[in-house]
Parts: sequence; structure tokens; C-alpha cells
Amino acid sequence: MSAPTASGAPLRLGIAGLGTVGIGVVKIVQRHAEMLAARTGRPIEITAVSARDRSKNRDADLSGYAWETDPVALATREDVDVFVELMGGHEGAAKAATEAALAAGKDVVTANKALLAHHGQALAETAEAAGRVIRFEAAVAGGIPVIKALTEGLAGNQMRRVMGVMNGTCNYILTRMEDAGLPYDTVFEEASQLGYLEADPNLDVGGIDAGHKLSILAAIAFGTKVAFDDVVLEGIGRISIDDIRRAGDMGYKIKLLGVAQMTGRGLEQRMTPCLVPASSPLGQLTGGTNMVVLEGDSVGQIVLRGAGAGEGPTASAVMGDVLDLARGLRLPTFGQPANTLKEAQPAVTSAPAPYYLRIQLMDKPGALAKVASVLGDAGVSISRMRQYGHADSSAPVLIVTHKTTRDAIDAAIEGFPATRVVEGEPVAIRIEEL
Ligand SMILES: NC(=O)c1ccc[n+]([C@@H]2O[C@H](COP(=O)([O-])OP(=O)(O)OC[C@H]3O[C@@H](n4cnc5c(N)ncnc54)[C@H](O)[C@@H]3O)[C@@H](O)[C@H]2O)c1
Ligand SMILES: N[C@@H](CCO)C(=O)O
Repeated sequence: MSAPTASGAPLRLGIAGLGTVGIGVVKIVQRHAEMLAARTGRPIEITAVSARDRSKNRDADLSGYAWETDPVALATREDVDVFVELMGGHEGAAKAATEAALAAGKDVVTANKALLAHHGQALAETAEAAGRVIRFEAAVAGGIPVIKALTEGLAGNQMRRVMGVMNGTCNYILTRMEDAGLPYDTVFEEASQLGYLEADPNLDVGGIDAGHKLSILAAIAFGTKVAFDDVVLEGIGRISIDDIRRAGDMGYKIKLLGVAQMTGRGLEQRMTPCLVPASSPLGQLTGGTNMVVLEGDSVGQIVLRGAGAGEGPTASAVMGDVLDLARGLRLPTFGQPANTLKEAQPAVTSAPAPYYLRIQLMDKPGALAKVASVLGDAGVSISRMRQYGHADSSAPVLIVTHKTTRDAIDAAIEGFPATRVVEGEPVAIRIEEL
């Protein structure tokens, strides 16, 4: 059999951003030109590129491409069919060039979760009004094809819950703290030296980057407009090595876990530290890897695991989008027309769950009874408890509650000081049932 030929017109890319991801895309286009053409029936070509510094030594041959200093000029070039936005940031050049590309009749592929979390609805409306397509597989969980899974393979399901570990840096920090027995500050510094952290580290450790990703998945899963401002965000900065160890003693791991679910009270979106069973797939996830768990009414639970960042995995996701466009696969941005997406009604409170409590209890007769009484008064019922030996005048007590609300836990925490047997600030972390 003769090799397939690429007889169709080339698909011409204009790539803005030649950093980690951009160069990864250039390398795939160059390395696999023949394979990509065979798979789509047409050559995939790069016609023009743009980045801040033209003279920078990059790990790819860019000599065959036109250079634009202005990404907007790149996005509107006549010889560009698809504008590939790999600059980052949700304002400035990324937004302006994406809008310019759509206005000029180009399709857009982006890895920019911040852009979509902040402007996804407006961009989707603009794109669809212009008959253009925006694709963004790389924006969520890097190399894991989760957008494709939701918009295509699982499209026949009513989604029940979407959750996952979507920031590799936070998962690296938490697992490194546990493995090496190091405090948060030391591991944060290590991660910084290794170049894992975003330019603004709070995007990672503050949960914002992962919150962007969760809000995008929630929009697709539940047919709602992206509502990043409604995501309850809490970072990992307050997680201590003590909590990691104590949670381990009770059979749990601490993860920065994103959960989105449609409840009778509205759309719940949380990106917060949670406890998950140590033996569960999420509990066993180590290092910088991502995991997304999708639950649909017909399919049940699907678990996707893989590299959430890095040159190869992220460029792989970008190329998946490019190939879909080359093949003529044109889906609405969030899986259904933008004007049919509903306004998300945020759930004011999160669904009841068991909680883990760590309380530093004084060594006094009746101390435990007083704590139990405060919990009882707040309507919190104890499922399991563990008390450590008193080396000093106080010792930690760990409590796993039955399902309760965050309000009840907060009411109990407010009641503890009056007992005069609790030292310091108790720690309360939600346990996510899987
Ligand atoms: N690096 C990853 O592993 C990863 C994973 C998933 C998604 N992303 C997303 O991919 C995008 C790119 O990330 P990256 O890690 O490659 O970034 P990077 O910092 O390595 O590269 C950014 C590139 O964009 C260029 N750029 C920035 N602003 C520009 C401007 N105003 N005009 C022209 N060029 C400009 C820079 O010169 C640089 O070449 C971001 O949206 C990021 O969130 C990255
Ligand atoms: N800072 C992100 C990069 C990928 O989006 C992470 O650590 O997962």
C-alpha cells in the first residue's frame, strides 16, 4: 500500500509565544511533519511567530518563519489560518491578539487558562458570532485530554461531579514535604529553585491557577458560563508537615483538590486543601502529576492521570487541537453554543462532608469531654478519634467527624476557646468522599 499523501491545502499556524509551550509546538510540527500531514490529509505549517525577545537563543530552528514583534499583527496576517496563543496572562497581548484573530476570521488555539477563566464567555460569544472556533485542551491539566473527554466522549452524560488535582506544583510541594519531612517554606524555596513556580507563585500555591482550570471544566460539565469568581479558593500555604503526618496516621493524604458539582443549592466550585483516602487513586498521586476524575450519570467514574505541565505534554495538547482544526472538527467553545450556557447560580454553602480536626488539647481532667461537648452543641458528631501521648502539658487530638457542614465546624471552632483546654488554632480540613 502506498503512503497516504497530504493533498489538502496546508493549515497555516501563527504562533505567539516561544517559551516552554511554544517551542514544544514548533518541535512537534518540525519533527512529525509527515505524520501530521498523513493524519489530517493536509500539511501543518508554521508561517509566522512572535515573542518578546527575537535574539534569545531558542532550542529550535525558527529561520523559516516570518517574525512579528506585535502579536496582534501576527494574529491578523493573511497567511495565518490558526492563531496559536502561547504567551499567557489574561489581559494585554494575549487578550488583544485573540480578539484580533477572531475579528480577522482566524480560529484560535490557546493554552491560557487565565484568559479563559476571566474572558471565556465573551471570547466564546465573539468566536461563535464570527463562525470561528477557540480550542484550549492545553489550558487544563496539560497533556491530559480532559476537554476532549468532556466535550466529546462523555457528551451523552449528565455530569455529576468533576474533580481533581490540577496544579502539579502544589502536588509536588505536598508530596515532597511528606517524603522528605520538610516544612512548607523549605519545599517552596526548593520548588522555586527548580523553576516549578509561576512568575507569580501565588497563582500556584494560592490555588488560583488550579481554580482557573476548575472553572473551565465546570462550564463544560454543567453547561454554565465560566464563573471563576465563584470558585471558593484556598491555597496550600497553611498546610504544615504536622498535618500531613497526622492525616497520614488517620489514613488520608492532603491534596489541593478541585471539586465542581451541581447541587440543589446551585453550582459548587471549590479549590481547597482536602483529605482523600491514602489508598485512593487521588491519594496515591505523587509529584507534579495531575489527575482528573469525571463522574457522569451513565458512564460512572472515569479517572485520567498524566503530566499536567511541561514542554512535551502541553505541546501535545496544543497539537491535538490543531489537528482537530485541520480535520475540520469544529465544536462550540464550551461544548454547546455560548448563548445557551446558563448563568451559574453559586451554591452558598458546600455539601456536607466529614471533616478532619486537629486540636491541641491540654493535659487536664475532663478536657476531652469539654471538646466533645462543644462539638455536640454545634451538631458535629465524632466518627473516629485519636489522642497522642502527653510529652508536654498538651498533645494533639485528631478527630474525624461524621458528615457535617462547614458552618457547624466553624461554630465548634468558635466554641473551643471558652473551654480553656484547647491551645492555639484548631485545624479543620474537609474530607472528600470519592
Ligand atoms: N509551561 C507549562 O507547562 C504550561 C502548561 C499548561 C499551560 N501553560 C500555559 O501556556 C502559556 C505559555 O506558557 P509558557 O510556560 O510557555 O510561558 P513562557 O513564559 O515560557 O513563554 C511565554 C512566551 O510568550 C512570549 N510573550 C509574552 N508576552 C508577550 C507579548 N506581550 N508579546 C510577545 N510575546 C510575548 C514570551 O516572550 C515567551 O516567548 C501560558 O498561558 C501558560 O499558562 C503552560
Ligand atoms: N503552574 C502550573 C503549570 C501548568 O498549568 C502547574 O504547576 O500545574
